[in-house]
Amino acid sequence: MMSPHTTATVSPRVHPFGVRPFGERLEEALDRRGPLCVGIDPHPQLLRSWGLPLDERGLLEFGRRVIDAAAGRVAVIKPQVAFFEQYGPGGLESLAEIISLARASELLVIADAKRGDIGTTMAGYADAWLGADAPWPADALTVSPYLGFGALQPAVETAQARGAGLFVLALTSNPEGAQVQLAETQAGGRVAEEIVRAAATALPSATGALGSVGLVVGATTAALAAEHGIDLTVGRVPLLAPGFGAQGASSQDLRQGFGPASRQVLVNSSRQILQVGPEVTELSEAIESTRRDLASFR
Ligand SMILES: O=c1ccn([C@@H]2O[C@H](COP(=O)(O)O)[C@@H](O)[C@H]2O)c(=O)[nH]1
Repeated sequence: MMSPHTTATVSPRVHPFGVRPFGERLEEALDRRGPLCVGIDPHPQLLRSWGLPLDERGLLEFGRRVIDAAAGRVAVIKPQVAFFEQYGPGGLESLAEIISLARASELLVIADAKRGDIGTTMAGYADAWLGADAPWPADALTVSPYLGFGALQPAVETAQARGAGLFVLALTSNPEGAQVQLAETQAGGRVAEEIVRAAATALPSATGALGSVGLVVGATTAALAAEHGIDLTVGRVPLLAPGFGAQGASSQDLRQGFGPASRQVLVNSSRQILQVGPEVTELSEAIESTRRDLASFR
């Protein structure tokens, strides 16, 4: 059997961002490695329980171990930017290093920063995470459409130019999200429905692969889409699903919640895997066991 660290079958990336659209690269990686995305969320209590210092060195070592365990096993990792930002410039330097280690291990990187603003400010955020000289060069960025979906256009343009992706908050995994996301629009639909439709046409694939502007739809909240008549299959956009594991959603919830959209889903798990650290062997086992749990999902 091939070692999980064997990467010979992975297509080489000819450009740091790939010249191919994010959606195509993601689909290929999901077909090869399955739908699990491992979150890099160095909560202070996890750093303590791993015996690591609560500083940039601790963050870097944390990320390094998760990458060692995830490389060759999953398609994507998702660092949670807040847990790096809280340590100031040193924390963000560690994040840059972790992104570079992940990319060298052929892991796609989604920076979970939930950025959202207007005009040139939005362009600045997009440049920071997806631009040609980005200090944190991720493959994709989570963004908030609550200043209006159209306000994300500068980020859509950067993503298109760079072969990168966006994940737009649509039905987030937290119960409070419904207050805004399921509010009725002037047209009589739901806010989330308009976001889903806008994402479908933002950067569709020319080849029938996944689009490059995806959505965040929680594993805990996916069922709300069907309940409110929101079709998640429209445009074949990738669906990033946090909420699996530590927030309570199971693989059965994923199957029931996403239904016909299941093949578009990338399932994030952070704490449920990270809590078994600090040993790379144990993290690897937790990743393998989660992959088995998700095997029948995709
Ligand atoms: O709707 C959302 C959007 C993002 N998240 C983020 O995903 C992870 C989930 O971590 P777990 O430990 O697996 O619960 C975390 O970084 C959140 O900020 C989300 O949970 N829900």
